[in-house]
Amino acid sequence: MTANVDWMQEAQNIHWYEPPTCLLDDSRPPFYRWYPDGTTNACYNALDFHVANGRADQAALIVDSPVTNYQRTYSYAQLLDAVAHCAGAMAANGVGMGDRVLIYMPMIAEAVIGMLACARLGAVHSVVFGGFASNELAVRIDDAEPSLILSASCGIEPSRVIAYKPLLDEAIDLAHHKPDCCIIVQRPDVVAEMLPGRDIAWIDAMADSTAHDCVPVPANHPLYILYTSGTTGQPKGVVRDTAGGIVALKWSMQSIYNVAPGEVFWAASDVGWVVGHSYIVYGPLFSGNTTLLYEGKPVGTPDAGAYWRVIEQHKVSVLFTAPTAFRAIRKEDPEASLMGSYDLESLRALFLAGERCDPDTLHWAERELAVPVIDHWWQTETGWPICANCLGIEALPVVPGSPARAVPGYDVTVLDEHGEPVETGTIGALVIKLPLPPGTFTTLWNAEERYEQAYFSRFPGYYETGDAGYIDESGYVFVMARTDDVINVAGHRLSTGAMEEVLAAHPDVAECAVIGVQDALKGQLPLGLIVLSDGVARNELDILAEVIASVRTSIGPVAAFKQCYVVKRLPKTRSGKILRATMRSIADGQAFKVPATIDDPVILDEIAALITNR
Ligand SMILES: CCC(=O)SCCNC(=O)CCNC(=O)[C@H](O)C(C)(C)COP(=O)(O)OP(=O)(O)OC[C@H]1O[C@@H](n2cnc3c(N)ncnc32)[C@H](O)[C@@H]1OP(=O)(O)O
Repeated sequence: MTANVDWMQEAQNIHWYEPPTCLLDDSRPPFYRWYPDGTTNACYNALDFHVANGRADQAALIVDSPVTNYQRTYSYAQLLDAVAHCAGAMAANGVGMGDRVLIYMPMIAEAVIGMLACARLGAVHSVVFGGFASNELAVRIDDAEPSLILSASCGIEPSRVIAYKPLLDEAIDLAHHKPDCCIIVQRPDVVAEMLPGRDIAWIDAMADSTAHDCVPVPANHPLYILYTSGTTGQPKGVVRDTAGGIVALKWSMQSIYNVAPGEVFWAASDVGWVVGHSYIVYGPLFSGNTTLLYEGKPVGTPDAGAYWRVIEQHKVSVLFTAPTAFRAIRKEDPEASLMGSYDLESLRALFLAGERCDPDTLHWAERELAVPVIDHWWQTETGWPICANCLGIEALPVVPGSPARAVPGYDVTVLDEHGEPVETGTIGALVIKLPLPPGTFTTLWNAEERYEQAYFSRFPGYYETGDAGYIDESGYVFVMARTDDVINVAGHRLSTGAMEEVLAAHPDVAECAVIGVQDALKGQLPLGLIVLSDGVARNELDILAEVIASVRTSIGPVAAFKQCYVVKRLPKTRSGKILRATMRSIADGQAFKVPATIDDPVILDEIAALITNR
């Protein structure tokens, strides 16, 4: 049992057109509906509400782009104006309530403006991370069926400029569904070719647009679809509803992150991830904070002092990032010598999430920053933290390796494989008793059955997180590993199943497996093993280069798929199941038991000879 929140009371802190009279419709589990009879609008709560309540001149959004040497601050009034005109332009191009708008953009202001403009119209945005390639984009286009796509001519990585428009054009060619219109931001670095009749330059679309008002939407109207990796190549379209998200995110800004309205909150992530949705865009704006959109990296833009420069310059109160960013900084500047050149007095806390936080990184950050460093745990599906040290309620002792206790509203427990609660300290499946709190996912887009089957069927009455772990006698939760084939590479959740599908499609590959192996910088990296078809006499190195290139072009550079080996055969049980967990232990140099059901134990020696000390 865990502490709870009076969610009806919290609902009074947001703007409603029609306040709800009912807190929760639980008539069709697991399809719970919070505030079912209320009417609201997320954009109103993010912008108009604050302009109407004295924050018109306060900074809402700071854009800081070291890769283009560009900075701009939008006040709440300026951001509202830009969003209202963008909504007007979208409406003029046929977008209305319930229509989907896909956003494939780098970290530029127009990404945030586009998301909020969708919310203003009651259109449903689906942001796709820029590090995904055309094929992944095409899968999402076919699932969400957007009438409009917002994109840009290019994204800028420290080492190269990535032309986005050819990737978008290829994705639209690959997809069965075709959008009616694409609005493209032309960035100075690359001028995109436009398709007459379909593509419009952002600047032209906005030039003659009229400001559009907020459209009141039912509380459970979908605010967005955000695709996340599952066990297969078909990603899951997590659906977030409107009112629950507003109430929960607003509550979390003060209760978890302990930031007051007016303070600067910086989530150093990407708008394409849930952190970007919840804590670059919506949470800070619902709460009247200043949010920061950073188009840069922790290192290399220009050096490992980049984060300290941003904190000093914009007076950041709370920073949220993934542990991998701190590992990258530490690798480059182990003594944090660059920190001494900056005044970090404004910083009160660092929050880390997106992957397991190793105690070494936590201690390094604590020592160098001298502020509380809070590891917390949540998922795309939940949209906001499941476990955290809620600094706005009561700061608990930090226990390295644990994201602390369940956040009020989440009843987290551990079950064994039969669905029975385990003893304190025993590892099992981490699950959350239903109903999940407001702001968590309400379904999967176009896939109600998959929603029920993937998350609620194994442990009836609970949400299965897909993570395994334990809870200690103080109620601290320890998240240890995934229970499925999802891996976490530099805080990016990726499907090994999707990578296997790409390898298996190569004409010379008979069988394959992809496993996640430990990596000191990125946490995990994918490692592929392929068995060649009988009679293939081509050079193995050529084949390996081809499969590595196909993962990059099919899934994207973000997969970081760079290690692959040709093996004679794969280890399997007698029933034909590939022993991925055993191979993972071998690769990580961990002790493992040879499964009793193994077909031929000698295969493990063959694999070990290849992948240990790689
Ligand atoms: C709590 C709920 C959640 O879990 S939400 C998810 C939270 N996760 C995060 O916020 C992600 C944290 N990680 C990061 O921000 C980055 O990995 C950091 C630490 C900044 C390092 O970035 P980077 O050096 O680019 O490495 P990477 O592994 O991310 O990138 C691998 C290759 O992909 C590329 N890439 C990356 N982003 C883009 C993009 N937007 N558009 C196009 N390409 C992109 C990188 O350039 C890199 O390419 P290459 O292989 O080096 O050529």
